[in-house]
Amino acid sequence: MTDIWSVDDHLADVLASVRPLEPIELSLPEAQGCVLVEDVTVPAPLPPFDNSSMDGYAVRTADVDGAGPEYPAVLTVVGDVAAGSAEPPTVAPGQAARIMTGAPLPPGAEAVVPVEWTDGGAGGGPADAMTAHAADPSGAGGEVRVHRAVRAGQYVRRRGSDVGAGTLALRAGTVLGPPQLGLLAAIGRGSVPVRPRPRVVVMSTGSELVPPGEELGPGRIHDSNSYVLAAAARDAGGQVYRVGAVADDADSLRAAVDDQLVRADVLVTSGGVSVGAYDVVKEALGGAGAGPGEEPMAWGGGVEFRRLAMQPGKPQGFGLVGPDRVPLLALPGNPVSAYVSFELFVRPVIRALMGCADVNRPRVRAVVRLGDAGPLASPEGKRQFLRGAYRPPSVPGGTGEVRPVGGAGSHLIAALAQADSLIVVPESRTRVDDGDELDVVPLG
Ligand SMILES: Nc1nc2c(c(=O)[nH]1)N[C@H]1C(S)=C(S)[C@@H](COP(=O)(O)OP(=O)(O)OC[C@H]3O[C@@H](n4cnc5c(N)ncnc54)[C@H](O)[C@@H]3O)O[C@H]1N2
Ligand code: MOO
Repeated sequence: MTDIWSVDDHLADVLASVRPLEPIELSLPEAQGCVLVEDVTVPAPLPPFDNSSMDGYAVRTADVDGAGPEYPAVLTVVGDVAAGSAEPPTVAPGQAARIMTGAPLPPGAEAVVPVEWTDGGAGGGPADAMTAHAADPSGAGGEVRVHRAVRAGQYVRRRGSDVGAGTLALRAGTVLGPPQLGLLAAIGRGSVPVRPRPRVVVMSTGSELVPPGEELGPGRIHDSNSYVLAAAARDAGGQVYRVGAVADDADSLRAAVDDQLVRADVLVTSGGVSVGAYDVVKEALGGAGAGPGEEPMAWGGGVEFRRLAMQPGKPQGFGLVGPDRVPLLALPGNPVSAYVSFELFVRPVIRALMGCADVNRPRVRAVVRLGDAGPLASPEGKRQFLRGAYRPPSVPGGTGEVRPVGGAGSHLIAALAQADSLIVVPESRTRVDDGDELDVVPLG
């Protein structure tokens, strides 16, 4: 295959064979980050009953009308209403009940006076706080002096004032973040139908690779790609299984892929996709490595290896493997190439499996700042992805700025760790000058 694919055509081709995963019912903690597949309506009003927004005294407003520091209203305290109280005492004329934040407003009461507007029952000046229940387990009694009047409904959170019964709480398609999970819990939903997190198997290849934490021998390097890709996949919403480095041997690689298929919704490999004599991903998965009498594509459609008009990330493999036709993306081994390829192709696949409406990261326009460096060269006919440090606009609606970090080399791991964005240099550009405006992809 000598055709050169554009970035957009390759992405479109990959996404064309990815379908969202079947929905399942998941408990709220498990559903975090997942996409809801059904509208959820509120079954009962929230709050479910009128309750106090302050620690204080539940009163009848007529009893505290005209009250002031000089002439406090003196009320008989009939008891405590704690949060969770099932049978609060009735407040009759001339009476008050000591009430806690979130406790139901007792029958007869119309408003709450914060404890700071009273003597707290101690007979002195304004109280700072209530006497702790532990210090006086019998609860409140005696009298309270109220120094200020309250309107009906003051410091009362009305039943249904947050959301009424029958209201749409969350629309199908919502990604369940912390506040959405909080709402579901508040309305009593313990589980929801969502598309599950895709199971992403990440595998690096290369006989030179040694796990971090182990001593390097001559010619060996530490495996960093499987850590970057696993972290990026988790960040994208996947449930990740990181497989350590597999040696440059076609049989070992096929066996490793075969082993992993059972727990994969998508499989990602790094390395071995170029034109070298030891580039075994291509050999093992492309069908070229099948022995005599073997089906070259015994795992399904096989993996097709392509060259893309991009830098970094030129060599890419993609196919559907195994009886379940699991999408497999074979990324180039150079660390920057692997990460950029993940961002451009694997992340959208994970988001598509999750059922997200928009699978691509948002882009912004930014002015390139080169400082003292001269113009940058960009390869003709290739979309280049430079690593950048992005500064958002200082005024709303303005244009941000971006500074390239490190050079174009796809082995520059240290510079990548300083970057927070990708600068997109279009295929038509062969140079970038200071002050040029380009697309930037923030990697948040
Ligand atoms: N004659 C040509 N050589 C190369 C071409 C080409 O067109 N003609 N393309 C180059 C480009 S572009 C890329 S990108 C790489 C892709 O190579 P592979 O995908 O086959 O990757 P490897 O050869 O296995 O490794 C490349 C490089 O990256 C290091 N590496 C690999 N895996 C890891 C890992 N898990 N952690 C850290 N570093 C890793 C590896 O040691 C190599 O240095 O091919 C070019 N060559
Ligand atoms: O295209 Mo390669 O992916 O430069 O490093």
